[in-house]
Amino acid sequence: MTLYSPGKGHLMIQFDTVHKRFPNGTTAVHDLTLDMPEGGVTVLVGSSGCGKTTTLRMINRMVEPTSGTIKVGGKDITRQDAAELRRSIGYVIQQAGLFPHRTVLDNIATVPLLLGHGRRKARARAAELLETVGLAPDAGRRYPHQLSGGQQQRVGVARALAADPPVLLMDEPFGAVDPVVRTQLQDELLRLQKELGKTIVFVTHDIDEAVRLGDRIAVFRVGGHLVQCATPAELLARPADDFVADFLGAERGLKLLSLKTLANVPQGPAPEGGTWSLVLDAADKPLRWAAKDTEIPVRPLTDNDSLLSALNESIASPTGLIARVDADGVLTGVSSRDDIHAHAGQAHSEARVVTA
Ligand SMILES: Nc1ncnc2c1ncn2[C@@H]1O[C@H](COP(=O)(O)OP(=O)(O)OP(=O)(O)O)[C@@H](O)[C@H]1O
Repeated sequence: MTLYSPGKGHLMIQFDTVHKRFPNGTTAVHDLTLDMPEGGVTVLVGSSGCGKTTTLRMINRMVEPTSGTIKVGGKDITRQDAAELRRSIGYVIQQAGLFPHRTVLDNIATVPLLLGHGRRKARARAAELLETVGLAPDAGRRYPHQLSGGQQQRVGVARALAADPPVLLMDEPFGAVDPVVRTQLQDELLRLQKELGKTIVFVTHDIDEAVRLGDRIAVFRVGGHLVQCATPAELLARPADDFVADFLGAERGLKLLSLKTLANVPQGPAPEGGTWSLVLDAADKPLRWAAKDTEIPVRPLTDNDSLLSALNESIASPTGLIARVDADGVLTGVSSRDDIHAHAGQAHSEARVVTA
């Protein structure tokens, strides 16, 4: 049983017993059967050399399988013209792979130009995409080396989106940037994906990135074996075997809490007359916890914040209470460490039961 129900109900990319053995005898992908639903993000994870990139590259026919069939949108890809197929599939790689001697705008306009759009139209589309990926218009006149690594990745994403392809393949796209920029790029991708609803196949080494971005996560092990494919919550609650459990890491219980929100945790009125009180501003927005001689900052949380953030805040809070606010930052109530704990436990048992 799966928690995932794809947006439009179609299986966009289907692997059926696909095998890839390179001429030197290396088996990169072993009898892979896997569906990647339309409009969802399927993340391929696993240690180095387990066949993730080969799997990805077989989708746009940069690598041909030794046996088995791959269908995109219900059609066997070997029956489609490779160049035409690639135009319907955007491809983003680590370090963006931009043309160094072309301006950013011309880099993004490459595919529209190839598709026969006039120069003006192609550049107008490129300028629009610059904005879509969160870059300032003047970035378009620069050359790739004049941008930061994170900005270059955004250009890479814009270029892949230029022909508005229904499918996007992303191979470690954020692997070469620092953790802060990486989180920003992940946020941007989630925002874009909400708007665009592409079918995305995303390769990463990073399990946190997979949990954050994936609607489904496929875990591979060396030899090109698929070990488990499940929603992040299913995977974290019920890893198929010790290999998957090890890959998810010792904190997989906490990672599961990062997927659950605070919305259903009960809240009550803020305490009055105790050692600590919650100080509000004139608009009822929480400012700090205050005792006789001490003040401690408060980080109020909304219903959309995760149970993990809530647990974290409740541990840091001198009262064990967290301050809850609405979308405008106005206090709605407080929740206790015990309530958060109880919900954390419930989230775990639900994840286990649903997938049983
Ligand atoms: N062209 C090739 N010829 C021979 N072997 C290859 C070729 N391309 C990849 N391989 C081998 O196939 C296996 C899978 O490689 P692949 O690049 O798909 O793994 P990966 O999971 O993407 O690894 P990484 O995370 O390190 O990028 C590896 O053993 C690799 O050395």
